[in-house]
Amino acid sequence: MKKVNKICCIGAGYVGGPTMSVIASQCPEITVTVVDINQARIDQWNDSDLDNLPVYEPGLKEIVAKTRGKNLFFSTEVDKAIDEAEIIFISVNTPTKTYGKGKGQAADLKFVELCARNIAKIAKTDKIVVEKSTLPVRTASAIKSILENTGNGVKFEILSNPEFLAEGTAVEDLLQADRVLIGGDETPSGQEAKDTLSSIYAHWLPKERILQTNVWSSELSKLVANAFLAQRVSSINAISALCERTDANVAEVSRAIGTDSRIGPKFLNASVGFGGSCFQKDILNLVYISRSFGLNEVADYWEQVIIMNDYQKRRFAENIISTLYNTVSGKKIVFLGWAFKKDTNDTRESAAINIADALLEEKAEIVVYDPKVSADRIYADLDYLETRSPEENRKLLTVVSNPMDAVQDAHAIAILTEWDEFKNYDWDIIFEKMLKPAFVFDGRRLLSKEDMEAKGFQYYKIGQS
Ligand SMILES: NC(=O)c1ccc[n+]([C@@H]2O[C@H](COP(=O)([O-])OP(=O)(O)OC[C@H]3O[C@@H](n4cnc5c(N)ncnc54)[C@H](O)[C@@H]3O)[C@@H](O)[C@H]2O)c1
Ligand SMILES: O=c1ccn([C@@H]2O[C@H](COP(=O)(O)OP(=O)(O)O[C@H]3O[C@H](CO)[C@@H](O)[C@H](O)[C@H]3O)[C@@H](O)[C@H]2O)c(=O)[nH]1
Repeated sequence: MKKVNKICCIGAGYVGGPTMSVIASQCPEITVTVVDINQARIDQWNDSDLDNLPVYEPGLKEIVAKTRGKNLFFSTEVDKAIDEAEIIFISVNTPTKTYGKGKGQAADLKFVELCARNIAKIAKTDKIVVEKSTLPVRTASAIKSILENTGNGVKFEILSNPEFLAEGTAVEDLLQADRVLIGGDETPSGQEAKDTLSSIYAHWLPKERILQTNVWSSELSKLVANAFLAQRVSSINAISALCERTDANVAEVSRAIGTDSRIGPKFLNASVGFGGSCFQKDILNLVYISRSFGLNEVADYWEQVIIMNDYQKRRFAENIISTLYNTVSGKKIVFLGWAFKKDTNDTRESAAINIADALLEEKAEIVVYDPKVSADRIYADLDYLETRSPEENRKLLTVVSNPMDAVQDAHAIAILTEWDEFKNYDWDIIFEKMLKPAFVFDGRRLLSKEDMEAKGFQYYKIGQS
């Protein structure tokens, strides 16, 4: 096992930033440098006002405050950081391909490959290269081939160390990880590299939570973990539709099945549909890989998780339209929440985007309030769909910073993110301000049906008739 003095992480995003901040805080003897080609993002990480960090995560700014400038650095000097580090984490984005072979399903590995080529060019001493990004199984061999063909005599060990943190709880997930997974070659030098990386996590995690596997198992396990989690959400969402047609209540069904210790209670909250940058992308990737091996039944099985999620989002939007007397044209609908879950400013694949798009197609007037998401982000999300012109998006949808102003004369409210503050609003005042009948469509099951109906609302809660 080698002694580690310097670590570099390429990619200062939702994973690179929090992960390296936690490593720096737990390993004061190691210098951690996080690099990115995006100057604006690095400037935000270095901003003296910690409320301007590019990633919002509970507990993150406190950790950055303690470590930044001591053993944690954010920089755009990618080559220098690669040169100096003994361990290099690759934590760049791996989005779904939007072009060419595998378009719409396969992972786009161009950013990862660029990193590998850059490391090959710069490195003058032996390095451990760690795949932190989520990558399709067998990517390590591609990285290895790029690195080993440089001819400069440098020895590289490639490890897969996928990240399991969830946004909104990233710091806690990193500090109390259920497990850390490290995959590497089953050779003496591969074992040494795995032990070296394990020794970093062992600063704060018990040894039994640090799992070592071969590199392919590690890469595949990341995709499979997300597929299983998303499958649970789609499963309970499928049942939520059934509950709405019967007198069953999806929360009672979740509790009833979740108390079976073989099933367990987590990830059984019915919702407007899962979002986030990972679930859909990683399942599509699994589907693509399965199909590329001719395993069509396997591919179809996992694809159904996404089909069900799309159905859930569509169902929610269609219910708003049909409940509002089959027309939302010119009607003011307030969105509470735009982020894909609470406690994050991330909106990637958020259900709110598709639901807004469907309602805008029907000429609704949408007013959005989210405590952490900027107007620029919301418009960028909508413009990206290219359903209508950016001008029209700005004409039909407005973003406000005070939810109480938004609800004045509103026809309906749709709750799309489970922010805690929504529970504490004075819903009596909201009722007074709205047009009657005052409709609330709760896509997060945040409020009590009895209370809301007692206040006079026409209240629809996902998974409850
Ligand atoms: N977001 C999550 O919660 C999460 C959790 C686990 C795993 N992952 C995986 O981790 C990876 C990163 O995800 P993220 O959410 O942090 O992405 P992100 O888009 O927030 O950050 C990626 C960063 O990499 C930078 N980058 C791209 N190419 C670069 C290059 N050649 N050199 C330097 N910087 C470069 C980008 O500028 C960007 O800032 C993905 O593979 C994702 O699937 C994400
Ligand atoms: O019972 C549930 C649980 C989650 N969700 C939704 O599912 C999505 C994903 O939630 P969550 O998994 O908590 O957040 P992510 O940050 O997307 O984290 C997932 O994706 C990461 C990226 O790969 C992994 O590292 C994490 O382990 C994995 O939980 C969100 O829209 C949630 O609202 C539900 O609707 N019901």
